[in-house]
Amino acid sequence: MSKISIQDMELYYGDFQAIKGISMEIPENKITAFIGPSGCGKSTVIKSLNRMNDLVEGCRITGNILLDGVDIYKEMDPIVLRKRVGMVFQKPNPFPMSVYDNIAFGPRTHGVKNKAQLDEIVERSLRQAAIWDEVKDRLKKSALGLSGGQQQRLCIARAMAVEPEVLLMDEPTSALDPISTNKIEELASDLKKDFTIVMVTHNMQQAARISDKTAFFLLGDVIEYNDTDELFSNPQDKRTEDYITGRFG
Ligand SMILES: Nc1ncnc2c1ncn2[C@@H]1O[C@H](COP(=O)(O)OP(=O)(O)OP(=O)(O)O)[C@@H](O)[C@H]1O
Repeated sequence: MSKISIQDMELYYGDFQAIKGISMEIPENKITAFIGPSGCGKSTVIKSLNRMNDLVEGCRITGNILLDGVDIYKEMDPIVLRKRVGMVFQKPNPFPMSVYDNIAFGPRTHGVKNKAQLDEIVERSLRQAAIWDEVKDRLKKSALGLSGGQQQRLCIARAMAVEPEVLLMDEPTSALDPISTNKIEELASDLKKDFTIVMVTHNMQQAARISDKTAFFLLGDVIEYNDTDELFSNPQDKRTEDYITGRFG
């Protein structure tokens, strides 16, 4: 069964229809990439998967989005949903507090108070995000002192600390240098054994390198959604072909 099922989803910002009736099955323990030119709706859809759009005034969604078969808009509390579906943003956004407190923040919010238990969660999450060795001697120092690439891995660790099932990444490497980008890509490939990952990327090579499935968005529609190898080697739609060969975008 799919981890996430998007069924005939339309989304409006006021009168403007940003998403025009898309359907997509997102498989478990795989990386699914959203590609397409600027403004075509990739971020809008990824944000809908943990109801971040609830915060946008005038935003209205029709259709269904299911997580493990349960409708996330009609049958699930958003707090529960966001624990199960974590998110990492384009710009690393650590909280202005220590490395330790950044990671412990989510678990504390969900009621974990025991110090030993928090210590364990902090270490596990930082190890999972492949940043433990770099920060283990500075856990009590401000997270703002880390490099951009380290901050992004910290944010991934923070997302994982509440043990989500799905990790949403909205252009997670667009603000990073190539070496940090490479680390995040390796990390994502490694994490998919434990998590379902959905990633928006402007970088087609990145989608081709690390994703299992790719959806090509254009003007609020999904034009083509297929296994990544197939989509890049044998696009079925002329518009996909034009985009991946760099003819527009
Ligand atoms: N809060 C909002 N209110 C009104 N319109 C919005 C809002 N957010 C996005 N839009 C519009 O919805 C459309 C889709 O935007 P979205 O950010 O999802 O695209 P995108 O493919 O992620 O683009 P980019 O790659 O530039 O981030 C755009 O036309 C955008 O202007």
